[in-house]
Amino acid sequence: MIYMSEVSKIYSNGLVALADITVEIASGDFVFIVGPSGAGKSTFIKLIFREELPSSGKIVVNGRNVANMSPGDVPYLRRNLGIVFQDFRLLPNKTVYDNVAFAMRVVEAPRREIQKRVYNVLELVGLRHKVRTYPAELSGGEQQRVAIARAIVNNPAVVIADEPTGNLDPDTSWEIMKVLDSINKAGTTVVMATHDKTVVDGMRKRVLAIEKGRIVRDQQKGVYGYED
Ligand SMILES: Nc1ncnc2c1ncn2[C@@H]1O[C@H](COP(=O)(O)OP(=O)(O)OP(=O)(O)O)[C@@H](O)[C@H]1O
Repeated sequence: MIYMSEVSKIYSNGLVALADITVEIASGDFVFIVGPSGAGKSTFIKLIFREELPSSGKIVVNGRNVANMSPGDVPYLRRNLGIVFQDFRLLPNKTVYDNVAFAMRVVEAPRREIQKRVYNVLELVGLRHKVRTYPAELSGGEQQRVAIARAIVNNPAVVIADEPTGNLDPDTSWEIMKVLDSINKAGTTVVMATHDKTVVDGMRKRVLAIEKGRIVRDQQKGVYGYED
């Protein structure tokens, strides 16, 4: 599903963000990426959706080598990835329905299919009743659930999330984790970078710990392992 072999990322200022990463994430896995601030977690996530290119090494996502993919192929890669960010990134001038439908319109799905699927995913995240609402009228947790609905509307094989609970209180974070867990139980691979000790310790999923750009721990049913 996701395979990295001897991957390094050196930013243009010479900073080594990741060094010699080799890891495999299987289809259906749920993986937390943890580690101190600046360890390389976001860089790891960005390499998967080709927001950043590796300086060396091979990255295979859904059977395709991301490192040498032509720019024209990037949209195809991203169609099979659902991406969720800490700050939700919803379109403020569009309703909940349109925010989610937008991701299907760009892949030119038929209108009727869009309607059916948008209602389905909004049902899944418990927000079907909010279809006509605008993002500013929603709580943070609700906005993040819309962002998750948008991420999964095209039925991606993998959902990657960078600190999705970072702006949310503990109860709301749990709501988000329940949604991600149910998506994972339905077969989607989930890769989530997080600082949220309570979430990681409560979920007991695979944990990859990154420190100074290297994987220092790969633990099944793992724990957060840091004190913050
Ligand atoms: N575009 C960039 N140019 C130069 N250096 C960068 C860039 N992006 C990140 N870095 C550096 O690379 C290192 C890893 O950053 P990254 O954002 O991956 O860490 P992180 O583990 O996600 O941190 P945090 O938990 O604070 O979000 C850091 O030292 C950071 O300053």
